[in-house]
Formats: sequence, C-alpha cells, structure tokens
Amino acid sequence: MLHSWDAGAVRAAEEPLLAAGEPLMARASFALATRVASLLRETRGRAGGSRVVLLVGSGHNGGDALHAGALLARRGVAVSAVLTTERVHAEGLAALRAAHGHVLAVDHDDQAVPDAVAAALATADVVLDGLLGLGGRGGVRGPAARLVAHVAQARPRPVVVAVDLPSGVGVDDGTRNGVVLDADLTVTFGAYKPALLLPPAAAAAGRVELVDIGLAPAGPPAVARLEAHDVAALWPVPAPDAHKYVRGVLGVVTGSARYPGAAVLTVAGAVRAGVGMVRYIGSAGPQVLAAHPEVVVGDGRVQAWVVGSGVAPDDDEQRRRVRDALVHAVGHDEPVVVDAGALDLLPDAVPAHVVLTPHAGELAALLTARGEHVARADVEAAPLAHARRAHDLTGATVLLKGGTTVVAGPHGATYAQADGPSWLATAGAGDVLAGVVGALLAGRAADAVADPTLPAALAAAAALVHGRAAGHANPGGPVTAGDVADALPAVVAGVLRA
Ligand SMILES: NC(=O)C1=CN([C@@H]2O[C@H](COP(=O)(O)OP(=O)(O)OC[C@H]3O[C@@H](n4cnc5c(N)ncnc54)[C@H](O)[C@@H]3O)[C@@H](O)[C@H]2O)[C@@H](O)CC1
Ligand SMILES: Nc1ncnc2c1ncn2[C@@H]1O[C@H](COP(=O)(O)OP(=O)(O)O)[C@@H](O)[C@H]1O
Ligand SMILES: [K+]
Repeated sequence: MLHSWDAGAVRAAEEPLLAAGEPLMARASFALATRVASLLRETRGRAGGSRVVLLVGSGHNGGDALHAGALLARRGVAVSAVLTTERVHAEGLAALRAAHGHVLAVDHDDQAVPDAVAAALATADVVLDGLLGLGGRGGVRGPAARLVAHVAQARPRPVVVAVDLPSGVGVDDGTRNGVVLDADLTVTFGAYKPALLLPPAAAAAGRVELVDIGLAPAGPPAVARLEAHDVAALWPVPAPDAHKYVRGVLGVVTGSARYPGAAVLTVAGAVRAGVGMVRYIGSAGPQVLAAHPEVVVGDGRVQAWVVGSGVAPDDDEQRRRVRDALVHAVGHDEPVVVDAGALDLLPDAVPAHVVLTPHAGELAALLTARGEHVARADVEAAPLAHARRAHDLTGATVLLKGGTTVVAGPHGATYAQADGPSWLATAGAGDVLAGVVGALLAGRAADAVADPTLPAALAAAAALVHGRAAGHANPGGPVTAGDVADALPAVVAGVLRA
C-alpha cells in the first residue's frame, strides 16, 4: 500500500529529528542530486557537461534545489540558479556559489522573463523546480509564475524535475492552483504527500521517487493507494467447504426498459468478480438471463445490494423497487451500492456500508440537492474535498469515479486508485464497477457492517481490479464495458497470486 501524509504530519515527523541535529536537508539534496545525475546519464550519456537550471523560491524547497545544484556543479554540470525572491536559503546559495554555480535573478518589476534567464532555460537539459514545497500556499505568484509559464510553453520542453512536489499544487487536497509546472519526475522526501496521489495534482508529478531521509510519520495516512497484495488480503476467497449462500448473494436492482444493458453489465461485473449468486429484480430479466443464465430473477434473501445503474428517471416502477431495496437494506444492515439513477433516492442519513458510486457530474447533483450549489467542474477541480463533503453530509462511503478514483469513508479513510487506462472511460464501465463493488460487499457483508472503514477499502479494491481489467482486456487499446467484465476473472486470479 502506498501511504501519504499531509504537510502537518510530515512537519511533526521532521521536528524531533531536526532538533536532534539530523541533517535532513543534506540527505534530501544529496539524493536529489544523485537522481538528477542518473537522469542526465540516461538522457545524455553523462552528467558532466550538461546544463541544469534551478528555479529557486524562498523556502527550504529552494534550499534543497540549491544544495543539489552545488553537488551537481562539483560533478562538472553547468548549473544556473534563477532566484525568484530576494530572500532565498542562504546556506544553499553559499554552497552553490562555492561550487561555481551561476546565479541569475528575476525580480518583481520584470514583466517578462529576462533574456539571460530565457537563454539559460533554452539550453537546459534539466530544470529543477524548487519554487514551493511543503510550505506552498495557493498558486505560484509574481515573477515565479511568469517563469513557470515560460518553461511550460517552451518547445522543446526541458526535462522537469520537481523538488519534493510540483510547485503550485495543494499539498493536502490535491488541487492545482494557477500555473503548475508539470514534471517528468518528482523526487519526494521522507513520505508521499497527498498531492502525489490525488487528482488533479498527481498528474503534474510525473514519475515519483520517494527518498528515505529517516522520517517516520505517525498516525493514520491521509490518503492511501492499494496495491495488488492489499487487494488479495481484502478479497473474499471461498473456503474449501463454502457454498453459494455463504459466499454472498447480491440483490441487483438496475436497468430499465430504456437501459436494459445496464442491468446486464452490473450483473456481469458481479458474477465475474466471483459473487456466490445474483438475484435480479427489474424489467430486464430476459436480457439478464440471456447473458447470464446462472442468475435468479426475482426476490429472495440477499447479503448486499446494487441499485440504480441504468434506472431511468421516468421508470416509476423500477424506481419504486430501488426505493424498497434501499429501505430494506438500510433497515436490515445490508450493505448496498447506490449508483446513477438511485443517487437521488438516497435517504438523508445512511451508514458507511452504503457505498455511493457517482461520477463528477452525479456528485455535483447530489451535493446541489443537499444545498451546496456545486458544478461538475468544481468536483473535478477538488475531487477529494467534494467526495469527503458528500460523506460528511450523508454518512455513506463515497467512491468518486474518474481517471483516478477517489474513495472517502468514515474516520478519514481515503483512497486514490489510478489503475485503469483512459480507454476505460467508456459507456457502461461504471455499471460493471458497481457490480464488482457489490460482489465484494456481498462476500464480506458482516465485516463491512462491523467495521465502518472496510467498505472504503473494498470499494478501492474494486476500483483496482476494474481498472486493471480494462488494461488486461486489450493492452494499449480500446475496450468495451463487456470486455472489462470478461477480463475480471483473470485479473482477480492474478491479484490473488500477488
Ligand atoms: N523541514 C525539513 O526537515 C526538510 C524540508 N525539506 C524541504 O523543505 C521544504 C519545505 O520548506 P519550507 O517550509 O521552507 O516551505 P517551502 O520551501 O515550500 O516555501 C515556503 C516559503 O514560500 C512562501 N510561499 C508560500 N506560498 C507561496 C506562494 N504561493 N507564492 C510565493 N511564495 C510562497 C512562504 O512565505 C515561505 O517563505 C520541503 O518541501 C522540502 O523540499 C527537505 O530539505 C527535507 C527536510
Ligand atoms: N480518464 C480516465 N481514465 C481511466 N478511467 C476512467 C477515466 N474516466 C473515467 N474512468 C473510469 O471509467 C468508468 C466510467 O464510469 P461512468 O462514468 O459511470 O460510465 P457509465 O455511466 O457509462 O457506466 C469509471 O470506472 C471511471 O473511474
Ligand atoms: K517544488
């Protein structure tokens, strides 16, 4: 599992080490210089003789860049530091000067990037972004912002290495504030920060390399990302003496006369993820049976539910069945996945074993219906904040779908899963995901009710398997929702071997 800690927790972990005189910045900048030198060797054959430009802000992040620049200069790299404020890390600057690094500056009155700086950037093999790190508040401003815009527009673009974090991202909430310099590589110190896992900021980080500087952040992580072996530990694997009922029966109230395919796809997700049995309730029974003869159509006892995928707003009968299922599930402590056309039927307050699976537009509608006036673009700009707000307002576990899927549950349980190719953004893929989440909740229904943080972990596990299934179905190319479902058994088997 990848764990990330927010700025406060990282600083709290640093404090006693710094008080004890541990050379954290020296460790960080040495590791940074080493990574940049190997990057130069990869791209140019050797580090010596290459050109590196440092973008330097006022804090320790700039200090890291300056110290790393000094080390690179001593290895024969031509290093130029561009100071974006009058006050920069004094020791770092002295080290760079002592190593014969070149120092340039942009100042507040410069409306354009000065020629000498533009010239250094134009020939740079690598640009090190040391403007803002853990202490960044809001976007990069002033001359630094002009510099970032200049580098971002440069063609060809230099290789960009972010120091600790891409400057301008919201460290704890994963937002992008104004201009952000997209990095090819981020060398991060001590621990992942939430912005390195969360959308939309994480996309600015490029490849992330974590450097151990001896920190041990305490407390629960802010945001986690499951890996295959974590999913293996969560997956309900049938015991040798299992029968279909103990493996979990899933009630599925999805599809409508207008969207019968959604019923077929939710059921496909559930049966291919390995649920013991599906009971389907709704008008798409014939289509579901034609595709999945193992399904039982009609009422009966179940351990968990999936409701709402493809339920048209004008299908009064199916909406009544959804409402009945929701009332029954909440009243009998049965976990339930609430998707698409059921989101507007959600009771005011529900337990965490109710898992909502909206995309950004649906989450905006849900929040707006609860008086928040949120647009889809607001959700996309700050996915975690909005998913968490929906959890706070409803009590439900919230799985927010997108290129990176964010899950927010009780007690701060938060996951960010980025397992699928963008080909997964295809009609019906969400229906398959709802079925997979349902299968996991049915397989571990009692545990999911007893431990309110478990539904979030199971939802994240479903997102991992669903995303990987898209990649497995057709590596590097398009997939249909049905292909994704068909790939699930092999992907589950692979994950269980991890
Ligand atoms: N504290 C430590 O033990 C270590 C810190 N390290 C480095 O130190 C960094 C954190 O250093 P700092 O706390 O100095 O924080 P930063 O280097 O992120 O900079 C904070 C400074 O920038 C200013 N600032 C904040 N937001 C701004 C904005 N939007 N525009 C312009 N200026 C802005 C603040 O006034 C403050 O002076 C880490 O990211 C990491 O790179 C590493 O050296 C490892 C050890
Ligand atoms: N850019 C992307 N990259 C990877 N996966 C994506 C991307 N955009 C969406 N997805 C995933 O594709 C699925 C789409 O679901 P959804 O929007 O509900 O579609 P539908 O309602 O048609 O089923 C979700 O699992 C979502 O996480
Ligand atoms: K930075």
